[in-house]
Amino acid sequence: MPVQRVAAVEEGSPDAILIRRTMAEIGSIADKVTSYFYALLFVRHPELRVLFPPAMDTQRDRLLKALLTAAEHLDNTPVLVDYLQNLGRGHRKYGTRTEHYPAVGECLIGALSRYAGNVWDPETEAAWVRAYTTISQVMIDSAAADELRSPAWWHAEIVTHDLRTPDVAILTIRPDQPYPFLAGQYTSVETPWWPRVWRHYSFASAPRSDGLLTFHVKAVPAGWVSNALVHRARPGDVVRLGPPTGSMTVDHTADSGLLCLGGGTGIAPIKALVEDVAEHGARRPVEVFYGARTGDDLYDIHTMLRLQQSHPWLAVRAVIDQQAHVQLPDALRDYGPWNEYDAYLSGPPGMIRSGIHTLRDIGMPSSRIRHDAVEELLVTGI
Ligand SMILES: NC(=O)C1=CN([C@@H]2O[C@H](COP(=O)(O)OP(=O)(O)OC[C@H]3O[C@@H](n4cnc5c(N)ncnc54)[C@H](O)[C@@H]3O)[C@@H](O)[C@H]2O)C=CC1
Repeated sequence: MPVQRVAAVEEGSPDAILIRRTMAEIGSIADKVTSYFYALLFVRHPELRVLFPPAMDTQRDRLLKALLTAAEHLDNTPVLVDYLQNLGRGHRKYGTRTEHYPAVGECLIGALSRYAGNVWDPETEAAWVRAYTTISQVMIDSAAADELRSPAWWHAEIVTHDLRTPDVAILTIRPDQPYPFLAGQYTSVETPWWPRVWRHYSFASAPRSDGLLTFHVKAVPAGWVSNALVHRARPGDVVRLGPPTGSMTVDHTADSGLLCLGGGTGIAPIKALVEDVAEHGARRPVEVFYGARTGDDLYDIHTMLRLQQSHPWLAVRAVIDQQAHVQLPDALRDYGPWNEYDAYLSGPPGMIRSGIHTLRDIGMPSSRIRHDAVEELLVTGI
């Protein structure tokens, strides 16, 4: 039987198609494009260099990831606007100002036109100019609106530093001004030892009446910020915090149960969610699966078991890897049914991916599965 050839149809608006073509063209040489972009930016606008960390390794990846996300969602306006508004707010802590945006746009287009030469033409350039103008305007507007209600960053003093394992510490810190956030969210932290290097950490407690915040930090190999926070930071040291962000939060108008998976330090926001449910009158079932490589790595199991003792609606189960024979998400299959639950996944990117896969496999719709963006997690805690 003859094989029928069907021409691939590119979907989306004309601008989205042109932008995706550029992205496909540069996909394999993304590193070169980003290096060239920053070289152009710092040669043409040397005054912008101080906004970036002294070593640019992870920063380089971030730009391209932000662009890819924006390009990917060009036709999905609500998702794009939400993402860019967060990005605009988050950029205030770097000292980004309105007049910096055109400089970045001009260098971005300079780098793309050089490396996407095969597909670059006047229409493609016009599509990028339109997209960048929209992207930057949303970011500028959201930063301006945020300026009226919040500081660009907060100073926060370390109050307690509790080393739970050789490489995990629980830190309690006191912000210098009120810090409103929701359980399940995360923030960015800069230490005094690595200026302008920011890393994400989830809040490990629901908002407290004393205004203190807690974080669980694991020192990871080559992780400047995490090693400084675990091995160097002491009570009295002062860090900087960016604004809270993230949407892994509880809808208190619903009464569905919460199915929570916390892998390693990923238990931190899960603990915050449990406290949040405890504080909001209506009792709903919460099932926590807490995964770790070994029993010793379950550094916060006692807190979780204490919570279980005080709350009859809460069940906590520890899942030890047994040298990778058991994967945390597999444990879900032995319990359930989960039809009346929303899932909350927090942990390493591999766990989140396999958790989503298992949940979809047992019939949970994507709309009921919550987790932080895996791209963000790739630079979490490093
Ligand atoms: N909001 C969030 O999602 C948060 C994420 N994290 C992330 O959690 C991670 C914690 O690191 P560690 O404590 O070293 O965790 P880890 O690498 O020791 O993993 C913890 C547990 O997660 C499960 N797991 C890991 N990889 C898996 C995979 N591919 N498939 C299925 N299950 C898997 C296993 O049960 C493992 O014992 C970091 O990557 C950190 O960035 C930490 C805090 C909050």
